[in-house]
Amino acid sequence: MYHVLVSDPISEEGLLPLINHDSVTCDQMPIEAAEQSLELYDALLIRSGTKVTDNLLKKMPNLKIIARAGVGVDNIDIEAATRRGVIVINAPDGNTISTAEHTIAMIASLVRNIPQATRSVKDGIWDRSRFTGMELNGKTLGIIGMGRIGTEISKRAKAFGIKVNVYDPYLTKERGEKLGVASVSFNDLLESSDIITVHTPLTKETKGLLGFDSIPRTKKGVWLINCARGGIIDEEALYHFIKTGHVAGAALDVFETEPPKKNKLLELDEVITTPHIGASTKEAQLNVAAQVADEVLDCLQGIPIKNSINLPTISAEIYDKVKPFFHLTKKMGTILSQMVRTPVKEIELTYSGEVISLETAVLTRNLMAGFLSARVDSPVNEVNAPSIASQRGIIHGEKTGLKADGYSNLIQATVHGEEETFYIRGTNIQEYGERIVNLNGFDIDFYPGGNLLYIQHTDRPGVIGNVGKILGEHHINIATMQVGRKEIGGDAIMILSFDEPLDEEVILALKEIQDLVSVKKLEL
Ligand SMILES: NC(=O)C1=CN([C@@H]2O[C@H](COP(=O)(O)OP(=O)(O)OC[C@H]3O[C@@H](n4cnc5c(N)ncnc54)[C@H](O)[C@@H]3O)[C@@H](O)[C@H]2O)C=CC1
Ligand SMILES: O=C(O)CCC(=O)C(=O)O
Repeated sequence: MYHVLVSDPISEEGLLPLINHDSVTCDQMPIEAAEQSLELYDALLIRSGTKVTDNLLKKMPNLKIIARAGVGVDNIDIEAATRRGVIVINAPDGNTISTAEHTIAMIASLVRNIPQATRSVKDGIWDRSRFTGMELNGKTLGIIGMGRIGTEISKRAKAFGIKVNVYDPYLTKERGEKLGVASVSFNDLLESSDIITVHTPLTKETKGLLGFDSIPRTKKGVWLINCARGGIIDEEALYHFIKTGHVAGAALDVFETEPPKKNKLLELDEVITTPHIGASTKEAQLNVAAQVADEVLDCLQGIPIKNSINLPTISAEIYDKVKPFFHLTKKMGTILSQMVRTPVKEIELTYSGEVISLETAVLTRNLMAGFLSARVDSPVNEVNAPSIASQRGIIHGEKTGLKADGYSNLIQATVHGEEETFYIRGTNIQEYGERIVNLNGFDIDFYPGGNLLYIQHTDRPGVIGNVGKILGEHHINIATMQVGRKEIGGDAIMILSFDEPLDEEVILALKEIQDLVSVKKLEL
């Protein structure tokens, strides 16, 4: 049974696939209320209310995934989650339209004094001259950050007859042209805009982007909007420039501290606010909840994540193609770790056949996780495998170009140790499944699962018979058996599978057989 904690209000309708799933118990309560049982949870679903710190993660050793039902992940310590092997996902586009519409509503409300006028009428004051506004038609809107939300705002702004200038250092010229917006420098945007709205994430680069340095370079009477993250517009500077009359007014959905405490901006008539509700529509909340519910279910069931913050992203189309190799690579890593017991310097993956056109980085991470799991005592998965490998001085790389040996796909993983080099080859054959087809030069063909035994021996008459005899004496039934050799009378290997795990006593008895070089149980 998987335990899921939903610690912020998230649309229950959107979460239904998770709540109703047979293998899931879903608790909906704030983190503080779950304090006594935090170690239970496999998944944590949040909005912006829950702060996921390293300290919280320490109390949740079983956690596999943090799902942010929304876009911004600045309330999550991503570095700590990655180090601890916890996948972080968000719902990148479920609330785009709602946030864009809210921003447009804030702009229109701000320049027409709608909140102030509403209050005045409700207070019994009918004063029409106090609320003379500004027409949007023909004005210039500067959008900082032309991602999903910025793009939707630009489309809606054009319907008002607004000219749109954008500043986004990561926007290509072609994309800007396609979107029909003028891509300008930061300085040009500041100097040319009547209204400036920010739609970037909060990063080191964007913190205080509109502040004491930049606001003086804007037009006198500029209007500023922040429906992205508190801190992108410096609150101290904003207060100052509204007071001096340089900034005509501001619309804020977000604050440096939420809820805002003793914030001087709230005393100003020129500032209109909402309590971080850009994404608060029924539609957006249903979208983001449904998006993360599906991904969390996939993750708990071992299906690769399509949309992660700390893993390579895979499109749905690529995901379906990568899926058959996901378990294969994990098992190849697990087998390798049991075959090579000496210090390892490098793991090299070579992909050939159709698999080379896929997102192989996720497969490499997966193999690394399988390999490292047996060597470290903390959980290793595809999220933290590269960082754990580098902490241990193990480098890893990928290349293509191995001959596929008649298979449609072939993956080889080679471990370069201080004392030895060992390689394994695996493939996935349609309607036949995962197969290991070579172990360090020995052609073989077995399914990497169940209770397996690896025996290396000399190719001599009677060896296989002796193995069968010892197993028979211990009342052990052989389910399948595969042999492989390089030349007649030379080195050879056997892979046997059993219905039950073998006792250590049987392994010791087998080791007594003459001509056996190595006997290893493979645990998968
Ligand atoms: N108020 C609310 O309820 C909501 C707020 N948001 C906030 O809105 C932000 C934007 O969301 P999306 O458009 O979905 O994200 P996005 O990732 O699609 O777009 C962000 C854009 O910012 C640009 N950017 C990054 N650094 C920049 C810089 N230094 N200068 C200029 N541009 C820069 C990126 O190139 C990208 O195009 C989110 O990070 C989130 O914090 C998102 C949803 C709801
Ligand atoms: O309603 C929420 O959870 C906040 C939305 C938000 O800020 C985001 O998605 O980044």
